[in-house]
Amino acid sequence: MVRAPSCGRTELLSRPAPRRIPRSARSRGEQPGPAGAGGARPAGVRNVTPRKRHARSHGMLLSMRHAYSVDTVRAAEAELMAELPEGALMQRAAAGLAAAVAGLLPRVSGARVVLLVGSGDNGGDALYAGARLARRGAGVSAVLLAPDRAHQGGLTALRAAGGRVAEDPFGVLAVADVVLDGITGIGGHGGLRPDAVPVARAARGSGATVVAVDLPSGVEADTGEVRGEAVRADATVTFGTYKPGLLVDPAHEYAGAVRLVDIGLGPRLPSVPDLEALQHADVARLLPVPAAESDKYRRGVVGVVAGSARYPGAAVLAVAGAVHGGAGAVRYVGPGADAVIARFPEVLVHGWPPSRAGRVQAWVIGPGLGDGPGVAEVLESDVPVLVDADGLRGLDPDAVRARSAPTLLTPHAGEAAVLLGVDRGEVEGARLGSVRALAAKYGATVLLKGSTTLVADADARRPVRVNPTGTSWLATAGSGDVLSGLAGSLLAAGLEPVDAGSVAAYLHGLAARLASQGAPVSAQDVAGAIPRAWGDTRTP
Ligand SMILES: NC(=O)C1=CN([C@@H]2O[C@H](COP(=O)(O)OP(=O)(O)OC[C@H]3O[C@@H](n4cnc5c(N)ncnc54)[C@H](O)[C@@H]3O)[C@@H](O)[C@H]2O)[C@@H](O)CC1
Ligand SMILES: Nc1ncnc2c1ncn2[C@@H]1O[C@H](COP(=O)(O)OP(=O)(O)O)[C@@H](O)[C@H]1O
Ligand SMILES: [K+]
Repeated sequence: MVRAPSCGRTELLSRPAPRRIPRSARSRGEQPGPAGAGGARPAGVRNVTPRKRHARSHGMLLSMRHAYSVDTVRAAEAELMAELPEGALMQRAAAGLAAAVAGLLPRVSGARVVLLVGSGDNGGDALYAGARLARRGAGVSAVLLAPDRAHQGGLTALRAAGGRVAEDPFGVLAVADVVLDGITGIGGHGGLRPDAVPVARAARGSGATVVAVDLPSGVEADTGEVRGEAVRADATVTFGTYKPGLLVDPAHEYAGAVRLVDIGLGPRLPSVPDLEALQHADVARLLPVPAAESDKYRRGVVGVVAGSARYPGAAVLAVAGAVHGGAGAVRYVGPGADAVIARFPEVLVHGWPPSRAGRVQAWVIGPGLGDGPGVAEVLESDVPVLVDADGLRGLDPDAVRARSAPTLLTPHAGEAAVLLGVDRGEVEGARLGSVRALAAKYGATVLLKGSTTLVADADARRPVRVNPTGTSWLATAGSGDVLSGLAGSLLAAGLEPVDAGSVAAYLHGLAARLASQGAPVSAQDVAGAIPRAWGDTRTP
């Protein structure tokens, strides 16, 4: 899979790019309507129209996207800087930043640009970019949060280009077209400091397009946590590589559309990233395709143990995901057999217990199971097992660790919190740490569902996968059941748990987008759109 990030390409993940819009054309606080790639403010949902345009606009036709931790980035930067003239790297960053900002403006000349400048090199980037914009005729003002420690070279360059230091920060922010947030980058920790909060709020409230330099100031680069106030950006221009916080909520939500600027770091970065996001091409490579001599058994059989008298629908939805997931056949065991057969006559239904249902290549257990039995028995099998929902209740780490075949756990934040013995908020605030902790505790692959779905391999040395296709329209009852059936089917077809989980999450999110077209969707709609999502990834 390709490692080097592409040069200067807009990498959207799930956010629309900020719209090019002159401030004068906007009323204060107005949310720009759909245009081009989308509205200026971060939005969880966008219209999905023709297939290829959708894929391209999400950068999905490219290959795997990688993120590296701050320590790794700093080591790579140090190596590179040692071979370059002093300041060359910052100039590359500033040039990319200025070009990206210019691309957002209808005209650079006459545009009102405000720089929020902190005490580190992040502020230096903003100042040098400001100097470049000033040379092209923009009116550039710098708001210095720590005047004594502002980057001296950057400040000199800005002044030489005709830019100035703002005497009335709130005055210049009120009329700005674009604000560059250069308060903190990878050196920032712990949310914005109190003196930075009023200007960050004024920038957000001003109606200007807010462009974060490298990262939205106040977010944790390595984890995606937001431990206090942070800048809410419309776009982030990041340098050299993605940082985990740009891809993981809640920080991801603060970043807006993310653009990667190549500063030559690619060859200095290790081959194994901290985080990776599948793209269309990766998913297409991983999807199981029947060979000419395949039969239904060779393609894999998935067994689904789901549903209860109280939740019969969960059985139908898990099976709906499974029949579209690439296995050659689906066996169902549980009290929902009649409902399953009525909806899916192709499914093989069996009486209790699961061990008498015939051979399967993977089990899915848990959706809508209530207090129903089966988890312990299924865990004793020698094939991969996916445990979801009610199956996760009281799940014994030793029983999972003792298994001879892989296990994939698919909790949402609430279930993960119970398994870890922490509050749900803690999991939602620190998703990356939580998914890694669960994988370590159970010695299993863990797919943590939610606003950013993450998949951590049982082997902690492997990168965590972050799903780029998610949409908040998926927050609908039963969509998780569809996901578990889909992932189980991919397991049965022979994918490794981390691939089965991340490919399932990718198709599931894409199916929701295709089905939704910006309107609410049901879990059944999502299941019905899986074949279209599958086909979408395989079409060049
Ligand atoms: N190292 C390099 O070669 C390059 C660095 N670049 C830029 O340099 C940045 C990193 O620069 P630095 O290491 O100087 O660090 P930053 O500029 O990101 O931040 C560190 C400064 O911010 C202050 N600070 C920390 N937390 C804060 C908070 N919560 N609120 C307010 N202030 C806070 C610290 O006291 C320190 O002075 C990158 O993010 C990138 O923008 C780029 O120019 C590319 C090249
Ligand atoms: N805010 C959100 N943004 C994106 N995806 C979400 C969001 N909330 C939930 N989802 C997704 O929706 C699905 C819901 O699954 P789950 O919580 O198990 O619900 P259910 O039990 O009703 O099926 C998961 O795939 C999850 O990742
Ligand atoms: K910043």
